[in-house]
Amino acid sequence: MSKRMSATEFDNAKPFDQVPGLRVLPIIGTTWGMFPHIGDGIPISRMLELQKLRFKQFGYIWRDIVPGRPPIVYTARPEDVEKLFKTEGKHPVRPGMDTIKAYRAQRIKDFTSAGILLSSGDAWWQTRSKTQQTFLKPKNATHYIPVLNDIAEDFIDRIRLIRPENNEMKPDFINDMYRWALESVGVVGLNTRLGCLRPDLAPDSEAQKLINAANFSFDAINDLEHNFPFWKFFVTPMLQKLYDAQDFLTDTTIKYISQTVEALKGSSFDSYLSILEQLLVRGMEPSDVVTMVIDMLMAGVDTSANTSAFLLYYLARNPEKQEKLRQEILSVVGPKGSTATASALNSLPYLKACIKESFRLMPAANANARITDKDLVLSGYIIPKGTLVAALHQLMGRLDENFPEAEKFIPERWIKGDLQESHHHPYVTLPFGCGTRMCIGRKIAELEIQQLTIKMLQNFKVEYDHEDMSCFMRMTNMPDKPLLFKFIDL
Ligand code: HEM
Repeated sequence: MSKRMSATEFDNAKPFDQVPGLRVLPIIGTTWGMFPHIGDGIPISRMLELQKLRFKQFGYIWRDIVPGRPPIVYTARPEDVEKLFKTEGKHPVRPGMDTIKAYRAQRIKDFTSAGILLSSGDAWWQTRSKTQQTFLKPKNATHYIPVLNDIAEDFIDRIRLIRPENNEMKPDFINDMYRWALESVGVVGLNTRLGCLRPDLAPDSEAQKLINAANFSFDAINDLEHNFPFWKFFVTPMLQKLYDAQDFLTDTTIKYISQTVEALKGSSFDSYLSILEQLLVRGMEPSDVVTMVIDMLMAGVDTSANTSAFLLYYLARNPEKQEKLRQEILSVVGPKGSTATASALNSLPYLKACIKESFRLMPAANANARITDKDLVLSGYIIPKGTLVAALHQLMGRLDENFPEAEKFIPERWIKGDLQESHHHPYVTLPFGCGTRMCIGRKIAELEIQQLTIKMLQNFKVEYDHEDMSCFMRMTNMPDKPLLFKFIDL
């Protein structure tokens, strides 16, 4: 954009205080909007519902003012999102997870940096630049295909073991999805099979305690960061429990990384090195690798588990799409017991389309967010530097103007040349984020989800005969109903 054009753009733009939004009250700003009686009473966990309502009230752009925090601007206009990401600087800032920053700051001997997920500026780039090649190199991801296949097989065995006689899973099945996701990300980050899917997992086993620690952390971060931040003034009981859970994750991670460091001492490095080994031998301090691995556990469990749960839900609710996908899998990969190779995974366009379509409706991240490092004009308003801008992908993904019959699950939208192929704006759905801060684990995540879906459809007809499912936020979008899937043997 030329200087003259952008000057004209700013000259013609309306000031920030004219961005539509709720009335700003002293002390509570616009937070009253979520209160019962005086506001709409929709809690922040029901983010999509809240955004749909504000979209009706204010249109494509609106703002919130929360005292003590940067102003927040929400946009549902793809052109704004494109500008946000195309103009971002070298070190994009993503908000959130202040509780974990506080935890790491008080355990300073083990955390020499805040880590890739939480840090900003040069500190973030120091880690990102040393790790992204390792994570995103196709060969490094495909190395995990066989083990992720084994993990998916183990999950199928576990389902058969715990499945009640009527084939319908118990209401806590989501926890089994977390076990699968932790086992999968653990094999990459900790270089070990943790055993989360073992049938005889004792309550005091390391794997069970890890599952509990990860799960409790997500609940606690969500609770502490979405309510009044008493924890910033003193260590509340919830914060202390979060610190205890993080201590367990940290100590366990240190244990496995120390084992890998020891094993590497006798290695001649002539065989293939895993991602963890590559990080250790290519210039990262073991303490920084520990932080990186904990970030993988924090970023790679809820996301993969919930994404896969939503995908299974949509396939269960759309039996003809499920059958079409099964036929693709059976013809390319083969019947149950057959393993998908890297080349088979590249020949499954309908599987990829189903994953994209599920992401459109239920992305793990309801929005991608940045704290801006320069003044911008969005939807004709001047948005000052330092504003938190949230790009509302889930809302945009559900607007008919972006996707005809947007509430319907139509994977064909993502198939080139199909009559229903979608011609939407490229910034409407970005399930793994955008730009240099984009998800570093996306290749691993895609493999995990592909392997699990292949195994599920090779083995079972999946049904769901209950109320429609929607989502609520616990850091990421979660199913708001129990996963009462029926897994019927084929
Ligand atoms: C379905 C699964 C997943 C989804 C949908 C997902 C999505 C995301 C999104 C939206 C972001 C923010 C990107 C941005 O701000 O532009 C992100 C960041 C990140 N993700 Fe994922 N993720 C998934 C799985 C994973 C896995 C399995 C790992 C680890 C192996 C992982 C590691 C990370 C890390 C470390 C970051 C921070 C990157 C940075 O700030 O430089 N994610 N992810």
